[in-house]
Amino acid sequence: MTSSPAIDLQDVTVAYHRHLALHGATLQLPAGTICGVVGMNGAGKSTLFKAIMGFVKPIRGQVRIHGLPRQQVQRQSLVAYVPQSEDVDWQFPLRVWDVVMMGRYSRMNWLRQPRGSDRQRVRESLEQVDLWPLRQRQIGELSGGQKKRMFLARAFAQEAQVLLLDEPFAGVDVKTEKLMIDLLMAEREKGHTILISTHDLSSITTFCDQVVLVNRSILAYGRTSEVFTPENLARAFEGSLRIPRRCD
Ligand SMILES: Nc1ncnc2c1ncn2[C@@H]1O[C@H](COP(=O)(O)OP(=O)(O)OP(=O)(O)O)[C@@H](O)[C@H]1O
Repeated sequence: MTSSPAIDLQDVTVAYHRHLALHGATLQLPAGTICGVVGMNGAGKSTLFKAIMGFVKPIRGQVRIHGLPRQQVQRQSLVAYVPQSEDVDWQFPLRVWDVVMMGRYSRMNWLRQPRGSDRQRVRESLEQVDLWPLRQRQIGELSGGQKKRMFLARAFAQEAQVLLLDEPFAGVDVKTEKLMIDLLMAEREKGHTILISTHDLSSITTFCDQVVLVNRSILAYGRTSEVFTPENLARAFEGSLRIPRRCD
């Protein structure tokens, strides 16, 4: 990979029809970090992720991943996305195996015929998240925590450089959360970059090296010890948050 920032946003502005969801977002994150994305409901966290994924087209500004523009990032499948559970049609007739295999699509020909190496990588990814025994299950038959782990396995199968996780710990028990955090820390060791949006502020200081505070724009970003302060949190939550006594 290049020496450019893993994630580089310059003045990114996104609107849905006439509604401005994210305004002038500028951000650089180094590779090999875990970064918490924090803000109120509707602050623009998912929109930030969608802009990085190329799911929404900014009306202004640019996004680069490891110095590369959107088309190249998508061609090389550099970014993986773990969506919020509500964004998925769980009745769709897909097995866990099929979803995780989707992480390999960018490496297949147009017929999408998996090779032995694709099947092997899918197996390893399912084993990593402890879902190998459930590989034949229809996706709607999984529990909340199993659904999150399935998408994490898809991201691992994709071998992406950047992982975006939208509320991965919502509705997940403590044991599953710990398993997921351990797996994400292992990804960081490989030099991969992980962005996690979360409402659980107490966990941020335990595993996030960096924090991004969002309130319709990027209010602050950088090292957790410098950015995750009561003053910044008060700005991000417009005073509606009960501030913990110590944040570092
Ligand atoms: N597809 C859409 N069409 C119109 N407006 C949208 C759309 N998606 C999001 N918005 C609006 O854009 C703003 C930012 O939404 P976004 O989902 O990015 O916030 P969020 O910080 O992820 O919120 P939450 O924590 O509730 O998931 C909100 O005002 C939301 O209502």
